[in-house]
Amino acid sequence: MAATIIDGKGFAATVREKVAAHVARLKDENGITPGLAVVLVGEDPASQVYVRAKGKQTTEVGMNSYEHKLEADTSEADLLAVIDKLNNDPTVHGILVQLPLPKHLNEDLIINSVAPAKDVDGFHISNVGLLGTGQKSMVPCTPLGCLMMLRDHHGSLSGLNAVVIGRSNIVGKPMAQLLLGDSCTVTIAHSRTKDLADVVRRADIVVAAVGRAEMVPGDWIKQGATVIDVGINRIEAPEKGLKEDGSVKTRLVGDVDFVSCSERAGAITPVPGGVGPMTIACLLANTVTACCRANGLAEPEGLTA
Ligand SMILES: Nc1nc(=O)c2c([nH]1)NC[C@@H]1CN(c3ccc(C(=O)N[C@@H](CCC(=O)O)C(=O)O)cc3)C=[N+]21
Repeated sequence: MAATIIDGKGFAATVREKVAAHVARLKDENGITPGLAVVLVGEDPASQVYVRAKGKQTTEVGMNSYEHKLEADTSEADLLAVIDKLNNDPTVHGILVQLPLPKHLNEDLIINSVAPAKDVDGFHISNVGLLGTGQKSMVPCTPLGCLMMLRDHHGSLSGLNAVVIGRSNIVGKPMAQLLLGDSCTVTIAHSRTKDLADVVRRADIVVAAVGRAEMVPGDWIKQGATVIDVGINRIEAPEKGLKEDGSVKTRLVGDVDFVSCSERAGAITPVPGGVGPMTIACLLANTVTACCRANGLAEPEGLTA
């Protein structure tokens, strides 16, 4: 049976509508406009695309967007000074430092210099610890988006076997914490996992977040399982022909082989149009949440973990 396609793009539009409604209320009733600051160091073309998309969607839901573009050779001290300024700016409720950072900058140090209450990425050690202990925190956007789609599809996740492939601080680890919080039995698998195929075959929920194009084949998927594909990999697509400069055209694929996995899965997220759009929608959701907390106001319903 062919899998239900989980429409992340459509879901994200619904999340953005809820965010926009809450932003409108904050303006009307409290005279507050939530603000999101995005800091980009260097000129990585993919990062520039994402930052532009974030800025556009931020203003579309009625929030203020502040972009800080810094030279690739910006010193650590200068970057810390920018973050310190944003930490102390009352019009800024959320701060995102686009990753990866150029190699001369200490990523951990930079992440932990963002005020935890404004850390809409949820990467600060304080938020990581709060999430791990089941306390109120800022939750990383990609795992939060995955959780929202899983809850929507399953209702309750209680007792389900979840296998997260990938152990990054950005996706794998926080995803596992969220699934555990919803009473799944959670396995974190990774490149050294023995018999990965057998581990994945036990899963009712598979979250693939390894960054390797189409590495999960359909025969690893239990009949009827839900597959969440976090991967965004650009691969060559010779069938599309050549670009004007003579190089081969490309296309986006996930970490799972969509065609074979969708033959076995009960539900699956596509790439593009799955997890990616939800990540940005959750960034906007986190910014409203941060704004409400900063002002001692009720948080929006259904937009937090
Ligand atoms: N501090 C930080 N926080 C992030 O959240 C963060 C980051 N750094 N660095 C880069 C990654 C990447 N990321 C994406 C968000 C949306 C799509 C997205 O919407 N993708 C579309 C396709 C876009 C396309 O066509 O290229 C889709 O999947 O449908 C992708 C990738 C957030 N990131």
